[in-house]
Amino acid sequence: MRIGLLTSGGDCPGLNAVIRSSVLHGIKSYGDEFVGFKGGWRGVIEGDYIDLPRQSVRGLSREGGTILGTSRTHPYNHPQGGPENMAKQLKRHDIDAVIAIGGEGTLAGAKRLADDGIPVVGVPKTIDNDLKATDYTFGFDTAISIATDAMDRLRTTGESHHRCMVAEVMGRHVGWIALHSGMAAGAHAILIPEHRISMDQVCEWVEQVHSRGRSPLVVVAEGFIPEDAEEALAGKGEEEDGRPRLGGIGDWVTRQIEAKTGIESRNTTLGHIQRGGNPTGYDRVLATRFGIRALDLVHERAWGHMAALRGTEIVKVDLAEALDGLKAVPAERYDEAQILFGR
Ligand SMILES: Nc1ncnc2c1ncn2[C@@H]1O[C@H](COP(=O)(O)OP(=O)(O)O)[C@@H](O)[C@H]1O
Ligand SMILES: O=P(O)(O)OC[C@H]1O[C@](O)(COP(=O)(O)O)[C@@H](O)[C@@H]1O
Ligand SMILES: [Mg+2]
Repeated sequence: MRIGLLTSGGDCPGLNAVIRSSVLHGIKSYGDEFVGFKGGWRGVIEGDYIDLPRQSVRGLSREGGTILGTSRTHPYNHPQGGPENMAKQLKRHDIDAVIAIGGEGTLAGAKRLADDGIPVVGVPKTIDNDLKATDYTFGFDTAISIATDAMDRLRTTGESHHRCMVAEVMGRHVGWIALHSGMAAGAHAILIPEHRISMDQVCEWVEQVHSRGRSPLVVVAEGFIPEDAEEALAGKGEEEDGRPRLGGIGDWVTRQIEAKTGIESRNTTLGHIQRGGNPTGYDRVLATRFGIRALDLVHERAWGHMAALRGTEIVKVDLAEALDGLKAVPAERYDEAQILFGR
């Protein structure tokens, strides 16, 4: 078969490892040929792609980013979008199937296209770990390791000055990155989108920690909404599609802590550092296994399905399952973390 790969949505360490393993498995096991669409769905719509021979994926599993580039092009709303044009482009370039690697937005597009007759399978990716149908997505472990390292560093400088240190991490709708990196770094408070909490409570934890001679570390997810606020802080404008650009909650929390407790405080926003650089060993393995399974799905002609992790197995799931709401942090997981907050 001749198969096209694409990466779409926010990038994430491990995308290249998926590309590599699909290509190697296809060439070695089935005699397939590969192309890579450039810039997500845009590449399919415009017939813009590169050939992916075996040597093009050499050494790729350790490289961050995506060699294909990514975009947030909408497969239907683009002027030349829609399944008829895509089917024509695939036919013109003799491409039999598409492997779409993306998050819930990209996979929603893939599902709709599969329902409209486009031969497409999915691979789930997101550093936020918010996709329901899979236990983990690659990129998450790398983000945790980067954030944990950053917080370890914040703690040594914080302790030296006896300051309260705040770290703002990614997590638009869910707090998995905040929960895991905060727990790993021994945070004294973790603030996540799923759990409303008052600044009075946060300040109580901060004061307890400060008064026993430690430097408090507060981890806040970008999508955290304080108890008396209406929505997440989005002080950085909007995306093309009108989606608000989140950010600023770390600064806001820091100013509140300083004003309410008088403890000198500093914010650090980790931002895209969490998404850059080489994937961890765990993410390389997960991404590699997803790529292999996705290629098998193509040969099973399992259009509208994706690879997913369940326990230690890589399984096939319907894209509809992946799109059935986000995987939020359960209340029990937050209660468990909360045992370690404050005093
Ligand atoms: N329901 C949908 N149907 C088709 N395309 C969609 C849908 N939702 C989102 N998209 C497209 O997918 C792109 C990628 O989604 P986004 O949420 O930004 O990234 P991710 O795929 O990482 O979740 C969006 O910018 C949009 O163009
Ligand atoms: O700066 P960008 O690329 O718009 O992305 C910001 C968003 O991407 C993420 O890192 C991951 O989101 P996706 O999984 O939807 O790609 C979010 O945590 C963050 O809100
Ligand atoms: Mg998304």
